[in-house]
Amino acid sequence: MISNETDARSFIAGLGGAEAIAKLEVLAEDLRAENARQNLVSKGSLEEVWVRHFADSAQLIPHVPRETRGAWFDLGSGAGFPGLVLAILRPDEPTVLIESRKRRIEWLEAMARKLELANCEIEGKRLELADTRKAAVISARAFAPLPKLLSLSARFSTARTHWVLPKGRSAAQEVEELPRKQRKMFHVEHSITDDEAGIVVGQGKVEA
Ligand SMILES: C[S@@+](CC[C@H](N)C(=O)[O-])C[C@H]1O[C@@H](n2cnc3c(N)ncnc32)[C@H](O)[C@@H]1O
Repeated sequence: MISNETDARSFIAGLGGAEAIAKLEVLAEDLRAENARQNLVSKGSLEEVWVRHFADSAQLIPHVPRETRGAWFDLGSGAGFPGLVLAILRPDEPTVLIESRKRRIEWLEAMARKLELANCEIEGKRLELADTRKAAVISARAFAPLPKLLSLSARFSTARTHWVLPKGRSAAQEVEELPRKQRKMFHVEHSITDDEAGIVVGQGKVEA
């Protein structure tokens, strides 16, 4: 379990090295400043930004096979979690952040520019209006209940698509309540930043 800021930094350093840490320092500072202007994340979570947002996002990476190539779609990225963290930690792979709220889109675009994330594309529109493209990986944190999430994102999936969906305490129950065919695609992994939370992990094409 990662329970403090020091452990969270070490975990991330192991995944992305000094360059990633430096970029995340900038993100942490700017997030604090921007959060005073718009409500991006809960105030309390800023006290533990490395655990609650950075490591919580980064922990998705080991659930995707290392050899996976292609675009990682993050749905409803909000302040950039997990999307911006993934783009920082996987600089050679494309990351597409889909977000519909104007001020959040502006924030994401500004950070992608400032952090020189050439691999990061911000798709500033509702997911329902985004062009259909094939995703190698789909993530979404605090975006929608699982059935809605799957039906909205089904058209981006192929038989090879990996799904990594942080789902908090409801993870097992949300999987249990899926129709049988979808239920068989997914299992739940433990979060390493919150011992009561789960991550819904799976692979395959979801039929709309
Ligand atoms: C609760 S926030 C979570 C943000 C971020 N993933 C996180 O965990 O910190 C959900 C985000 O999804 C965005 N959103 C909601 N419905 C959407 C849709 N249909 N298309 C794109 N973005 C959407 C909201 O604007 C919001 O920023």
